[in-house]
Amino acid sequence: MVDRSEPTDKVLVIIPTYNEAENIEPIVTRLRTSVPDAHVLVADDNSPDGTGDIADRLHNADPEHIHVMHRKGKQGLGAAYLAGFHWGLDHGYNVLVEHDADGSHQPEQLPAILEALEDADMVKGSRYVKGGSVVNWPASRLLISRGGSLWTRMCTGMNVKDITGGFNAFRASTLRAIDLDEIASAGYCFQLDLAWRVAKAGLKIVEVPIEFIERERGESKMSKDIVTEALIRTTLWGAEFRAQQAKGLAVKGLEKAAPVIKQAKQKADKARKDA
Ligand SMILES: Nc1nc2c(ncn2[C@@H]2O[C@H](COP(=O)(O)OP(=O)(O)O[C@H]3O[C@H](CO)[C@@H](O)[C@H](O)[C@@H]3O)[C@@H](O)[C@H]2O)c(=O)[nH]1
Repeated sequence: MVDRSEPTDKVLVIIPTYNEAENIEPIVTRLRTSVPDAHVLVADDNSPDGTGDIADRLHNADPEHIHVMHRKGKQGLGAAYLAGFHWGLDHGYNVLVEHDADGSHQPEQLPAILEALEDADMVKGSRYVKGGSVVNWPASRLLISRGGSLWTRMCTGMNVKDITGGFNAFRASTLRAIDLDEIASAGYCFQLDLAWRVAKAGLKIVEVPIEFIERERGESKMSKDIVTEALIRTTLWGAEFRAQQAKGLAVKGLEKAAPVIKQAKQKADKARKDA
């Protein structure tokens, strides 16, 4: 179980990057201003546009707060976050945050997310709760995102409005309570996978409203493969969830029937003896 009395003073913000040369410096600067005590880890997949070199320069200017992980090549957002989580857990951080590089997530909203984590095991920055919003997304993208959240909610029974969202904070103990090494989701499905595992472990997820602003520079890495992966995995989780539900109902039914069966057996034994 997660111990919520554990301190939450060592915060690591992980930023996965692939071709974010125009975005990485402004976002790291804003993060450092918004939460000055937090450390930042840039997990770069050997971006051809030189994002990794810019991150190195930021690290050299502030080696205490800014760290860089250079990975071999593009292996997906999920793999970058997993490597970042392991690094953070190994280095003694007690809060780990997921944050996009492209300016969609507002670092100024991180303090509210961290505050909510005081009474939660995972906090999701949410576009789809009261007070949350999406700015400048085309209707088609909004439909995929909202539809994906709705579909996942229907499949898994999870009570989370913005399941696909990528601005999330976890206690270190939450990440230790779920088996990170079992996660195979590579694309944005990683976000659904994490929330699904945290919910399955019976841990508390709280949503905090955020404003999500479509990037102004660079390109989204959204693709058909990402959507397909999410559809396949959520459908499989749905089957697992239904099987668990059916098992739970069967166990409840048996528990209810047990005294009746016992009584009937006792009556039958008595009748046999009397006869
Ligand atoms: N290291 C690494 N980083 C990656 C990779 N693919 C994407 N990223 C990084 O992951 C972040 C998000 O990627 P985008 O491509 O900008 O995502 P988006 O379209 O704005 O995604 C939105 O939807 C996703 C799915 O719902 C969300 O997960 C995400 O937070 C955001 O809300 C960016 O910092 C991007 O550089 C990869 O293969 N490797």
